[in-house]
Amino acid sequence: MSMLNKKTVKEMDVKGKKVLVRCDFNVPMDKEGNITDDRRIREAMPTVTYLLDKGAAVILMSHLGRPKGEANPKYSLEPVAKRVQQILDRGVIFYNDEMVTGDRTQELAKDLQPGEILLLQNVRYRKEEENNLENFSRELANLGDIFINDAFGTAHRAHSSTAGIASFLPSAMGFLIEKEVGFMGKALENPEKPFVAILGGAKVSDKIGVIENLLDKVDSLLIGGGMAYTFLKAQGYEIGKSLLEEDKLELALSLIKQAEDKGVKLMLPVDSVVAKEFAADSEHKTVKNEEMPSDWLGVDIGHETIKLYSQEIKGAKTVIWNGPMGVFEMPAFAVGTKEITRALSECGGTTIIGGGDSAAAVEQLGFADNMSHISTGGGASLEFLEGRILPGIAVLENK
Ligand SMILES: Nc1ncnc2c1ncn2[C@@H]1O[C@H](COP(=O)(O)OP(=O)(O)O)[C@@H](O)[C@H]1O
Ligand SMILES: O=C(OP(=O)(O)O)[C@H](O)COP(=O)(O)O
Repeated sequence: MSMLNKKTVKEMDVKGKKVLVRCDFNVPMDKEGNITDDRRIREAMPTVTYLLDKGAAVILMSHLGRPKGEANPKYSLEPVAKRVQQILDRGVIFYNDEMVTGDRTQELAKDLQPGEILLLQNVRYRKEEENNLENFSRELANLGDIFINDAFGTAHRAHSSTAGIASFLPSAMGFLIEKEVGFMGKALENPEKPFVAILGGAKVSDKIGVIENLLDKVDSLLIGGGMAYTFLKAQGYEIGKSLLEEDKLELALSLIKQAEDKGVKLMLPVDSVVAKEFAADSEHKTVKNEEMPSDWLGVDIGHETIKLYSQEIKGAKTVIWNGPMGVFEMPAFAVGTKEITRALSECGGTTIIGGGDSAAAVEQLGFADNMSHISTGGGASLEFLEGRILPGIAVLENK
């Protein structure tokens, strides 16, 4: 089953209807409840403005954090209501309903007029949500006439507001999910070649499914970040105190072998920035794989690796990147990630950044506008790239 053949919001007759839109407004906040990155909110707005322009009333739903089925002011969506209001420059009705779908909310939904927006309280205030229980799915569905899922970041969860609700209403995907599935789906199903994948981040174990799925599709696979050291160790190199997943050594060898068999160019770092300790101000230097000191640890890819990887990226027509090349949160060890970001922004092909830390790194380094697509989902984009069917999309009506 493909996720590319789902109905989109444009195929629904929404005029005069109340449209329930599931968004992923799970945005990072500081201790005072100020939103520190509103990209997920901004990315959801095209669907909302489209619906308002078409004469629909919009009821927005989202979770925020993990309140575990209980009302908790720390996880209130009120700051999100204010931000949506600012971005759209129009009113957003928000009522702090601990039941989410209680009497007052039902009244507000009933009275909602075309062109108006109501944001429900955090759906995870209800314990039924994450268990995808029918009673809560039905309560949500009863508030409106049509269900649009635009919460890509939560599309890998089968919850009441992402999946269950679709049993009770006509349903389709919003523009954000359409965009995410469009970019990543095309890369997986029909990529322009050469197709290069870059995988980094902390752990091999998080990326096994992605590596295995991509090995059947890419021309080259570039590995960096902490996960590279398990591969290097498997090849017999000293890796000092670098990250190691002892139980993945054999798997690493098997993946290298699979790449060979499939004619995929699997590249590993040839040099690293090593630090004496895991600290931003640690003494550090660049060494070749053969020169790794036994009591230091690898924190970034080295210059030579940057050069080789950049050359490989240069001719690519499609690039998918998930996971930073080093400990980019510490400026001294962000060079590899930054240079790879630069190579992507200059390559001229379609560049797709997985969510999570890679997206954060690209934004932090100021290259966000140069990428074709930055996913709004971390876990969801990984599962998508693993070739798994995302339940929040699977439940939607087919074209
Ligand atoms: N060489 C390394 N040693 C330790 N941690 C690393 C190394 N390279 C990258 N990391 C860390 O990996 C984390 C990101 O990994 P991960 O969560 O797998 O990425 P993503 O969220 O993009 O999938 C970052 O916090 C980064 O500091
Ligand atoms: O932020 C999210 O996931 P992500 O950090 O993997 O992108 C989503 O909102 C899903 O949240 P969840 O992992 O609590 O279900």
